[in-house]
Amino acid sequence: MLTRRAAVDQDALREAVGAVRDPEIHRGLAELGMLRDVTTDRRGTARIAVALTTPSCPLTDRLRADVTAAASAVPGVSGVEVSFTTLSEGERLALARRLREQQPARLGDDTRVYAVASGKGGVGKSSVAANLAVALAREGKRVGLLDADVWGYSVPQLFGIRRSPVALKGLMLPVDAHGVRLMSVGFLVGDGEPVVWRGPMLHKALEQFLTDVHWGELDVLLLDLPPGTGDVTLSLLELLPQAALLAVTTPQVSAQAVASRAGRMAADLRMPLAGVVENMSELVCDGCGESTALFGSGGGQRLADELGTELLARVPLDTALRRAGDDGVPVVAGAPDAPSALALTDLAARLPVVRRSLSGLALPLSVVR
Ligand SMILES: Nc1ncnc2c1ncn2[C@@H]1O[C@H](COP(=O)(O)OP(=O)(O)OP(=O)(O)O)[C@@H](O)[C@H]1O
Repeated sequence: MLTRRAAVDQDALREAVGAVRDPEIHRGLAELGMLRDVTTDRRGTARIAVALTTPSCPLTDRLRADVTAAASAVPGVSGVEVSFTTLSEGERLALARRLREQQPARLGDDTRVYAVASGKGGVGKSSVAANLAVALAREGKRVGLLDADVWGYSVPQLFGIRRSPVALKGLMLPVDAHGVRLMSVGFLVGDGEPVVWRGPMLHKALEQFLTDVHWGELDVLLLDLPPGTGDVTLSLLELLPQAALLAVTTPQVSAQAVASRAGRMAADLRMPLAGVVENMSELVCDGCGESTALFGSGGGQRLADELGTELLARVPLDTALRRAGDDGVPVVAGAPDAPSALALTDLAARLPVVRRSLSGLALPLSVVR
């Protein structure tokens, strides 16, 4: 006996598919004007046309999967065919204009900003920043990571990203990986190409990373600063005065002593301190479980005491973290049970909300008699 197939409610189908979010703009396809024809034939096959921001959109597969899942959930739909076109130049221009208008006037008003800093290179600052970002995203937060380590950028490698961000008429869309919105100088220069920016050019570039990147609404923005207390750090802190310092050190006395300079810079700039992370705390033997204090011990606690802040985490030396960095999958996502991943996940849970103290700052107020 033939059963009559229920007709698909076209409005419900359009609504379901229109609500699918563009993975990098974080808004619905209908709202973005990216949804084209939506039809269904008598067999219940839905045909959906989506206009992409660029013909070489790197997220076509993800969009196809998300649109297919949304359409399949509508009663009566028995199959889904997704096709792609591209927005016209006029539509791209209008979309870029609309996104700029919707962008918060200044990034950071509702966003917690943490500057991840270290005194010297190689202590694992970028690894901490990348994994903290992923751990916060896994808590459900909207997280951005700006790789401001202009000369020694490592975010593209740590996240395994080998492509440029999508540009929409002068507006760049952050690259989305493991739920984190990423931007790095490394996305914009060729493999192995040195970055030779200095002074004002550098300041301008950092400013553009904040104003010409569609970060969207963020709960947390992490800045991976270059090691030390140079120009980039000062420029960024000028652009984002509400940033709180998260200092990364190893337990070694020399690393701790250098890191304390970054802490003193923060104090001079009246920057709030979020706390200290001690990385490479100890090496735990995979076979026997015995711990070795390869880089000495106590540096993190000493630095926290000196700066008058808290030691938030001690991340062990862990081959899983090193391997994850080499493979381009942050350890918190790729091996969440590894000792380093557990410490970094715990750090995300303990990260304090800090506000800049207004005492001593000039406020735009006038006395009224
Ligand atoms: N806890 C850890 N266990 C094992 N390896 C680690 C750990 N932390 C960092 N590493 C490794 O140490 C190296 C340096 O780490 P990373 O690039 O994060 O340091 P950094 O402080 O950001 O350096 P730079 O400022 O010079 O860019 C990387 O190869 C990384 O995989």
